[in-house]
Amino acid sequence: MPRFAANLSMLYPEHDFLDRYAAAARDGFRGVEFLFPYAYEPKELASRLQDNGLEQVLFNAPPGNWDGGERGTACLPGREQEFRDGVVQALRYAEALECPRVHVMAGLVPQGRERADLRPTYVANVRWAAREAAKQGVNVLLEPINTRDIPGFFLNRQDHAHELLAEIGEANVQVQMDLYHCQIVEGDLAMKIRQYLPTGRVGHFQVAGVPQRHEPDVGELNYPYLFSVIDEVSAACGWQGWIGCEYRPARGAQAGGTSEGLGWLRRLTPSS
Ligand SMILES: O=C(O)[C@@H](O)C(=O)CO
Ligand SMILES: [Mg+2]
Repeated sequence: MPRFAANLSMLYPEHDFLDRYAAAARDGFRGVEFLFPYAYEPKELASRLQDNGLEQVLFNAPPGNWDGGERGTACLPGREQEFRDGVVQALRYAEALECPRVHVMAGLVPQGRERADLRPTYVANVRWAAREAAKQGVNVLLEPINTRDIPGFFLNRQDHAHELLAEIGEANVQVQMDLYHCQIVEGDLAMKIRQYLPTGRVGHFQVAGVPQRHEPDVGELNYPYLFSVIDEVSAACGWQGWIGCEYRPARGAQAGGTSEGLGWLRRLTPSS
């Protein structure tokens, strides 16, 4: 069975952020991920990891003005310096947290611009990020995101991401294959896992139930089957990554709500 990481931005909303590490460890997780660490000092986060025997498997580079609606700067002409400064900051955290993956969000297509016009900026920015990240053995991840959750997002499809990877041409750039987004935009998930996982260009998976982004056993997807496909393909191609549990627990911030909702995981990994 693949290794599962708790996404601390979404799981355990019943706890303060820093207490979510301990909650995840109590539930048997060995890895954690989250969106943005920048409100905290790297040392503080590193000690939470260490105290709870957890690995940091992924986090995001700064996304621009998130509260103002921005969702990344990689595709935005004129924002290159800010993009680079964000990558440098992210790599400083990656070093402190010993995290091997950083996701750089693509950004929204500005009003009146064509997606194709933004491609050169995106490719040049991600190439720059990849070369910086390679100096410390970090992989840069690109995530296609559905346009219902983030209307106007630059990168929506797996084939677009893999095409961009080829153009960027850096070995340490990979796709963050979020099966929740992929189902909403494209479907045909098992075949897409079989198509892309053996290429070595999938760096990370994320999961959530569709359509409400609750637990994986709530909604239209048959995750036990999809995990068995990931297992089968991984065994053949040697993939050893993580699956991020990036969902909003159906019980929201109710005490114990996240843990109670982990029955799907306990059924898959009875020893955890
Ligand atoms: O799928 C998501 O929403 C996240 O993985 C992310 O990084 C951007 O919000
Ligand atoms: Mg995701």
